[in-house]
Amino acid sequence: MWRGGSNTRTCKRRFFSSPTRSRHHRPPYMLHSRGSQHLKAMAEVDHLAAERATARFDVEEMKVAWAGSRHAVHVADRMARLVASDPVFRKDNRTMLSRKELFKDTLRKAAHAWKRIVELRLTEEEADLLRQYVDQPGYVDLHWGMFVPAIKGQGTEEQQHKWLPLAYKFQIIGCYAQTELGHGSNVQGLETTATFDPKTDEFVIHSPTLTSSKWWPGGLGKASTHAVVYARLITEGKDYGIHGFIVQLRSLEDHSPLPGVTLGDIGGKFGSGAYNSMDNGVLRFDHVRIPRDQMLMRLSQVTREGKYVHSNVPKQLLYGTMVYVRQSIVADASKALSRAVCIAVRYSAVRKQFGSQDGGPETQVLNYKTQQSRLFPLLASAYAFRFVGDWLNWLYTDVTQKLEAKDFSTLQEAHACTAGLKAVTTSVTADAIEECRKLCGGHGYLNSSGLPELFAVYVPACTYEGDNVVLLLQLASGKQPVGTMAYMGKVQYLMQCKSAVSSAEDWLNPDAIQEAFEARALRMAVNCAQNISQAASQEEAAGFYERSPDLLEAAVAHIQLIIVTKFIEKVHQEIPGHGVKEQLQALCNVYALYILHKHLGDFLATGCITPRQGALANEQLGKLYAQVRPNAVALVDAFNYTDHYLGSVLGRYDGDVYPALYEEAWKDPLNETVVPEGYHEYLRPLIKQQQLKLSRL
Ligand SMILES: CCCCC/C=C\C/C=C\C/C=C\CC/C=C/C(=O)SCCNC(=O)CCNC(=O)[C@H](O)C(C)(C)COP(=O)(O)OP(=O)(O)OC[C@H]1O[C@@H](n2cnc3c(N)ncnc32)[C@H](O)[C@@H]1OP(=O)(O)O
Ligand SMILES: Cc1cc2nc3c(=O)[nH]c(=O)nc-3n(C[C@H](O)[C@H](O)[C@H](O)COP(=O)(O)OP(=O)(O)OC[C@H]3O[C@@H](n4cnc5c(N)ncnc54)[C@H](O)[C@@H]3O)c2cc1C
Repeated sequence: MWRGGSNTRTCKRRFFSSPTRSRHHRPPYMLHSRGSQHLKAMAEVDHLAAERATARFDVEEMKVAWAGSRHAVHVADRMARLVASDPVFRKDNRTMLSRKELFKDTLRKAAHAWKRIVELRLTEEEADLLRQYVDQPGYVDLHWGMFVPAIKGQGTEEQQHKWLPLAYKFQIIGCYAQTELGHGSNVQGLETTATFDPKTDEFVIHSPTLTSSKWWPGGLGKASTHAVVYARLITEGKDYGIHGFIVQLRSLEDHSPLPGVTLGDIGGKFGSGAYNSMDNGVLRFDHVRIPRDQMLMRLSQVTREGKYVHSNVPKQLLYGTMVYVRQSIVADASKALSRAVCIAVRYSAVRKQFGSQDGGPETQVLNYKTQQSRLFPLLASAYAFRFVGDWLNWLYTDVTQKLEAKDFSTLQEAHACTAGLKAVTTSVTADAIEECRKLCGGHGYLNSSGLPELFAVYVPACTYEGDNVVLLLQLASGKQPVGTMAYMGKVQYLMQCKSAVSSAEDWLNPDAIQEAFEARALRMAVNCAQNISQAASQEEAAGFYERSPDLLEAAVAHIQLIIVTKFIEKVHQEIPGHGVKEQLQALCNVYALYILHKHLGDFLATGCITPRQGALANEQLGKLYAQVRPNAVALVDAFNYTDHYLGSVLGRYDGDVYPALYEEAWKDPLNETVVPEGYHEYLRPLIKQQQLKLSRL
């Protein structure tokens, strides 16, 4: 242990001190012909081959289980390779670009992606995947992800007929302008007004205060020509609350803002590269007039005379676009998490530290039990989020079909599940990416590891589309025990049941896990309800406010139950391929027992399990980690990510990490000159001054 975190004994050469390198210098060993041959030979070696050989399952079939179908694997593979092989989609230099260069690069990539989509006549599925693999946040995310869905969900057929073809062909570019400087979470508190003027048959859109400035919408700052703007509808002197309006912002000729419109970018954001490719914007209106038919009128209308008419549908359908995006964010959580885990698992198999004091091989860090206990639950979570994301997508489609048939009974369930799962999966994923960075030691902190940028791009997911705490508190308002709440109907049994687990192996029984998670979630909810009524002798809202920290924990317990349940259901299905089902079973158990171990306090405090049963769960968890270990690299290979998409020298498929790290360092702009800029201004005078002082002594 005396050697500390890095093995310095083997690192004698000072590669970075060569005084002779010019602007386009190469690393010393690459200047030498034998060196470059050596590098080439190394590149052909699969450093992870031994790891891949120990896998006890069919990786190709696991790819199918992960992607959802053979067709999905095939299409994803084609699109990923298409992007990876196109130099325009290069992204290894992204963190070194200035904000302006990065933004221009985003515009270029988006235009090129569109060109390829049209040239190759890609289907919607293929185009979505191509954009995903381009992997650079930009205005197109909001155009396709929110502007188009808002018109589809809230526009009448006539409005859809008018606006969607323009959006589909990029004749207009749209964003989603809801949040304001003063209000984001509290949608009902938005201040922008849309006042109907019956004289001209127009709405007048206005920003009455500084805090009513639209603030944050992606794509608004520099790219969008149009926006769906959320504003208070005022007609006949009455305020009817928040409604959506299509508003043109910029000229379609020269992109200049239209009269009365002030707009721009809100400034640099967290991290280098990362979300700075996106032009999140500010927007103010000074009595801007739009025709009446640009109010999105599917849910409610204003007549020519100015009468407000509300269709016979729940007003919450106005929030439909957010529900749609939240469900897609859950699917994206598994993508971001699996990328981070893929990097950390592969690198942990390559990286060696300690274990030999006599020159023999050191230990792969993946063999350390602590590394496994930090990493394998994240691997299991990636699979868990993938499957719950698929289920949520099914639920969303089902609810949408019901809504079209005027059945609104499942709307609340869709809202609760999308809000809760969005909150839990994004919070876990953001923390997990940071944990993966730490799992990669010092090298994880380099931009070339891909992890800092992945974290910086991902972490706002905890805030956008609803702050996670605010969303979790929404769950607490769920009233009826339907759908995923159905277990609450078993209240009498679950309030008094005792876990039958008496050995570590008993925790492999899915019924034991399911019951423990149901009992914990239900008892926490019941405790909250009791505490709320005690805290609020007069008013429920006061008790809700008082006990909201407990409500958050109860909401998390409910969502974790959903994730565990959907994973168990997945594993119960027919899953083809040698050993695939067994691996998924093991990961499902890792996920559930890890959550149980991490939240042991909840399970004990609610009396769902005993301390001994908690210890047995942890014992079983250790055995499961040993089972996962030989399969770990193959389990991340099953994500089927190209090196381009991973964007990490540590996560390379071939595991040839060190030459890649070394080469990457030389690409930094600081290494463009041997003597740095500023030397003559600041370093030399300093050194000379000190030398002078010393010579005087
Ligand atoms: C590296 C490449 C990466 C590429 C990108 C990858 C992936 C990401 C993909 C897309 C994302 C891309 C970019 C991000 C873009 C971000 C966009 C945004 O952030 S848009 C703005 C989003 N804003 C919010 O989410 C605001 C949050 N607030 C709310 O949602 C609601 O106001 C709130 C807090 C839920 C409700 O507030 P409250 O005042 O209590 O409610 P109301 O009075 O309005 O309504 C109460 C009743 O309505 C029910 N309700 C609430 N919401 C919904 C809903 N969505 N659906 C159905 N029902 C809803 C609520 O339960 C109450 O019902 P009861 O009265 O109790 O029955
Ligand atoms: C990268 C990014 C992209 C975005 N893109 C868009 C976009 O395209 N279009 C758009 O319209 N908006 C967009 N947004 C805005 C985003 O939707 C809001 O920031 C988000 O909804 C959170 O609202 P807020 O900023 O008002 O946070 P606040 O509500 O002010 O939250 C501040 C704190 O207060 C807490 N809090 C707030 N209310 C409660 C409560 N009732 N109980 C307990 N705690 C509470 C929160 O938990 C948080 O800790 C984007 C934001 C980001 C960061």
